[in-house]
Amino acid sequence: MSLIVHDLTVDVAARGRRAPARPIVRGVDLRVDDGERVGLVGPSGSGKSMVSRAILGILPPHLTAGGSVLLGDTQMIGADENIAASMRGSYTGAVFQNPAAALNPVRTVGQSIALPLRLHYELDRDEIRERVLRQMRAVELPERLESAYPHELSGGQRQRVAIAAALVTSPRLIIADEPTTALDAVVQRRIVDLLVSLVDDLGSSLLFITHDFAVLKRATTRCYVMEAGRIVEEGATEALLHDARHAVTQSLVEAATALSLRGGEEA
Ligand SMILES: Nc1ncnc2c1ncn2[C@@H]1O[C@H](COP(=O)(O)OP(=O)(O)OP(=O)(O)O)[C@@H](O)[C@H]1O
Repeated sequence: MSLIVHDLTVDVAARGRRAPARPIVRGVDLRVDDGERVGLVGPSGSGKSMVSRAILGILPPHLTAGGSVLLGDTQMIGADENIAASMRGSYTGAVFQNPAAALNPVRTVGQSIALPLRLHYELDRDEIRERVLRQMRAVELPERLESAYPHELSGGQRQRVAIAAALVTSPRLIIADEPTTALDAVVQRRIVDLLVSLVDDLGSSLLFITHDFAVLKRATTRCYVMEAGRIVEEGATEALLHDARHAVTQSLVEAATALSLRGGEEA
């Protein structure tokens, strides 16, 4: 499913005269075509997460979005909450940074993966269990973990559960917001490669948000670079890695190269 973002703004709402409205995201244009894997990269605080939340219609209550976000044919900005929720449930899947926080501690692995199916589809128990087990195999989680709780899992396993839950409804667009930041380098690479192969198997689109160009190189073909709430550069990921024009892009590429050199790996 295509995503077309045009002139997106996010503001902190004014709170009286002493706290006027404060802009966080300004005039963001980006698109992800059907089946395309695109990156959104930028330093900490540049506004990446606010863009992803505005796309999904899940901004914190005191923030407001303007402009246009088209998910397929559906306008998400200003959409009725029922429509936005149904788009989120049926057509998009989201994987966020901290799976320990994203997973409900009192839900088992099986229950967490089953939840989107229970909420958005009318399936019987056996069908749900079959889909859950199939999804666990897809993310390489052993079946015995179906009844485990998040605190019994490693960080990598938790992120596999989060990916399984995000992809169990076969969403047409997956938004991954720093999904591997909390993981060590080897686990990080495995999770990124897994996510990419699952997205490609589904034929879905991916918007991958990160500050790390080494990750973008594995996951995306094209990316947008953000600084201070605006897009400052865009292009093919490989081209940006070798010929970045903007200082922010150059420093993110250098940081990724330095990190990977320290780890003895190619960026
Ligand atoms: N709930 C909030 N209320 C007000 N301002 C916020 C809120 N969340 C984030 N901000 C501000 O919005 C700006 C963009 O934050 P955002 O989280 O989108 O950045 P980011 O690029 O995703 O950073 P990181 O890589 O560290 O996650 C920052 O200046 C931040 O302080």
